[in-house]
Amino acid sequence: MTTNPQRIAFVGGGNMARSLIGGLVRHGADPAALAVAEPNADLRDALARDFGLSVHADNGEAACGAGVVLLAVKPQVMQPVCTALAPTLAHKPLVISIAAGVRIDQIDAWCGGGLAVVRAMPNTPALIGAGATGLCANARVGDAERAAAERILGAAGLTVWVEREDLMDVVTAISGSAPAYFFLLVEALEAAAVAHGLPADAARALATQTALGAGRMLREDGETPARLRERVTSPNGTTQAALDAFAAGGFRDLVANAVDAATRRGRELSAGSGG
Ligand SMILES: NC(=O)C1=CN([C@@H]2O[C@H](COP(=O)(O)OP(=O)(O)OC[C@H]3O[C@@H](n4cnc5c(N)ncnc54)[C@H](OP(=O)(O)O)[C@@H]3O)[C@@H](O)[C@H]2O)C=CC1
Ligand SMILES: O=C(O)[C@@H]1CCC=N1
Repeated sequence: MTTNPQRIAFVGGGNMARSLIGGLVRHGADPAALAVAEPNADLRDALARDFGLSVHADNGEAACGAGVVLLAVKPQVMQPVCTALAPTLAHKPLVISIAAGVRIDQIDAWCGGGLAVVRAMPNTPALIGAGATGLCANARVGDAERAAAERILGAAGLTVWVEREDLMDVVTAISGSAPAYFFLLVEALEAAAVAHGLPADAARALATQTALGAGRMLREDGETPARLRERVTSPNGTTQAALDAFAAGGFRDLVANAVDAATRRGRELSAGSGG
């Protein structure tokens, strides 16, 4: 078996793998250097059709000789997937896991040990190149492997290295899971406006564009979120009335509780996926 350091094999070809593959292809990666293993034939066919990469039903076949193996299966099946792959990983590729909760030492042990492992936590805006990914590495990951991980996840958006792995569960809570919180807020704004009589399409268009505008200001204006909020809030005006209602409902505590719950769930997933 010859190893091709440029070859990237995805194990699991679901939503996140598709987003990351799409990012790589958009950034000029050669589809001939990409492979994916996925049990679902329809997903395999769609990936082959959309990106022109090689698709496999067998994980070992996809990973064989790859310089990078990116694990994109659910945390609950990570242990059996890695254990079955271990013999194929004897050439010690860089292993990248995007699974929530699963620790680097677990991935390394299940994959046979002695591997350079990066734990990454992307999010679904990766699909449109607007993702945010936290990354954490073990000591075997050198500069070249860091650069490779950054190139792969960076093709989907922003990357941030986190040096303490125990912080990856809170990274998951505030970026991996967090698109859902913003979608929920837009859903709730739309429902509230509809209850006041605004047509649903107008409510959705206004709430969606407002979310986009607020997001762009957060990134482009250079001001803190608190200052941006203050600029909207006229003394004794409409915004103040809304913010008072949020405060009375315990908004900040509610958000803190949600982040705690997601962080805890991440820790449970590492226990539930085999130790
Ligand atoms: N969705 C998100 O927002 C994010 C998810 N993640 C992480 O990414 C990982 C994948 O999530 P996501 O893409 O949403 O999930 P999906 O279910 O869309 O993708 C996982 C894929 O893996 C396939 N699969 C199942 N068993 C195996 C196996 N033994 N070998 C190879 N492939 C297999 C599944 O096939 P089948 O459906 O047929 O079982 C499925 O297509 C998870 O670990 C999750 O924690 C990380 C960040 C964000
Ligand atoms: O909900 C989950 O468990 C996955 C990980 C982060 C986003 N989705």
